[in-house]
Amino acid sequence: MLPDPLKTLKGQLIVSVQADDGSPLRGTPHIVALSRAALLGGAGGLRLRSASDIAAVRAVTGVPIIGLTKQSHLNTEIYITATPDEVRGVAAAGADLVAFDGTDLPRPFSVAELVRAAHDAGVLAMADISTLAEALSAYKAGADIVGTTMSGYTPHSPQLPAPDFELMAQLREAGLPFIAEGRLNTPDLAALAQQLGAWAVVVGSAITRPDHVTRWFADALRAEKEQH
Ligand SMILES: CC(=O)N[C@H](C=O)[C@@H](O)[C@H](O)[C@H](O)COP(=O)(O)O
Repeated sequence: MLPDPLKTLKGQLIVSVQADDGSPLRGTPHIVALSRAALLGGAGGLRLRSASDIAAVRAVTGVPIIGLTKQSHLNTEIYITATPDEVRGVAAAGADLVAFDGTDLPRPFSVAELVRAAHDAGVLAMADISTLAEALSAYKAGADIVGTTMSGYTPHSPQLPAPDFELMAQLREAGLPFIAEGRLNTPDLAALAQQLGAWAVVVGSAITRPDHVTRWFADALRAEKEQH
């Protein structure tokens, strides 16, 4: 059995509440409102970007929060929580788990260094990976859980329009616990991830990025028009 707060998250829907730069929903009051709406709908956990969003949402809920930062760094493609300082900032803001890039991309700090920073700050370490090999290394480096978050976002992982169910099956086969994340855009897809053994399931865009969801519908209508 994994440690608390992962125990609390078992079988739960975790809603990722993040707004992209340039989105009209980027702003802590919007993130708090979206988080409260997700909680009303039955979310058992939240995944949030930035210390200010985490602190503001922490003030209104006790559910487990997975926190991260997103920012670019010189000489690396890595943008999810890339440094021990960022790990500490997310932990201090009130997150229970810190999510960080756990891929093989060139990186300023090793996965082990980020894990250590999380544990020293008293929070759990979630490695966002894109392959089975990265998951194995992350567990070797001390990560408490891995997420399939980065599949499709590294050059060496399959570039799928759908969730990476193959990776989930591999993780299950290898006996590695995982949180399913990435393009789980319908309730059926989320349920399938759970069936494939996901410890918990993260859904973001389909719930909290109305601009993306609108684009899915608009594109479908345009494609239909072009065919007739
Ligand atoms: C790759 C990357 O940067 N993913 C980010 C990680 O925090 C978020 O932008 C995603 O929304 C999240 O992973 C949930 O995925 P989806 O929005 O597809 O349900």
